[in-house]
Amino acid sequence: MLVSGKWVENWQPVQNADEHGRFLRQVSSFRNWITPDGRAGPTGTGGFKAEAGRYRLYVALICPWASRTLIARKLKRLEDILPITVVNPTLTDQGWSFGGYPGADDDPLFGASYMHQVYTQADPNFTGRATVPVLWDMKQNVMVNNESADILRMLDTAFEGLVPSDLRLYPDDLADQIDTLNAPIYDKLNNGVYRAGFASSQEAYDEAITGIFDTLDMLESLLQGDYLFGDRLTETDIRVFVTLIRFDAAYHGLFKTNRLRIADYPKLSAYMERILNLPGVIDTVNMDHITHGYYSIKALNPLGIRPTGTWAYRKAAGRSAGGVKGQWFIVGDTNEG
Ligand SMILES: N[C@@H](CCC(=O)N[C@@H](CS)C(=O)NCC(=O)O)C(=O)O
Repeated sequence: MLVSGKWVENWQPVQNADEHGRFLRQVSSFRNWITPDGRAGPTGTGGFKAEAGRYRLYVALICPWASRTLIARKLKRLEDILPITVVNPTLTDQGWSFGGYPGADDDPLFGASYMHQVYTQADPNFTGRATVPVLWDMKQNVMVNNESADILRMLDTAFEGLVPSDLRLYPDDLADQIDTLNAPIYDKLNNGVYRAGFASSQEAYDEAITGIFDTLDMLESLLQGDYLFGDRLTETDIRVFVTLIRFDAAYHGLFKTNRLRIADYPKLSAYMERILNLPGVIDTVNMDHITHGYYSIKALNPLGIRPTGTWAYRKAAGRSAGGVKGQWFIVGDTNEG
């Protein structure tokens, strides 16, 4: 992590724990919002007007938080006006790095080797982990925001004047219900899998596992229509999807979330495939980055060996013979093909 702008090596996520061995996630520190007219958003300062080509999104394809923002960018059809830079899938001793791995990019703005160098461009005295996603303002050369929940929400409305869309991921009439459902999903599922994986006590692991499977059971019974709120896709579905799509391939093995697989939940499996088949979503799901990235987390898997089942899962995410023609589908964790 960075301490007063200097990189401190060999920090591992398991080191961020409370007295019971529970993994603690860092709170994001850049919280400005892009808005249609540049007025300040719910947090931070103003000055970030929606303009085509002005901003850049730094992401990791392994990362569920970054993937939320990537899916919103696709579904809101913002690809042409909001470019992205993809980091390599493995977290090095210096955090996220740029370039070299298939599907990853060099840093086009600073020629940085590591993401922490982008953070010190934003704040030469920054202290904290250099996380993704990062939303960068290429006009003022400052970091706008590094909190995916904010970015997901601002992409829903900020660029409406430039690229109008009928899709509302956070519609007014569902706002309260979305906020209410997001809270346990974040705590017990999205972050719950990390709390299981990075637990440093049996008690913390057991607690995380209970939360994860209680939440999956709850979602399985809640799902009546196509999406969690009936026939309308919302940001809550995106938040759930990014964890579901990584679950059987990575969390089940590496994070020991192995009581059940998503493949064992019929409604959740169908729901995950439904979202995977929305236009553009498949482009945000790179199973190679996901399995390679997670299974190279040294603290959990020192030798970086990838279980075979995850490869079959990766192939299954591609176009193949079964299912509905032209649709993406998940086969589950068979070792075939
Ligand atoms: N609250 C942040 C969390 C982002 C986050 O933790 N990202 C992870 C990757 S999935 C990261 O960049 N970790 C870098 C590190 O641990 O050094 C958000 O949702 O945007």
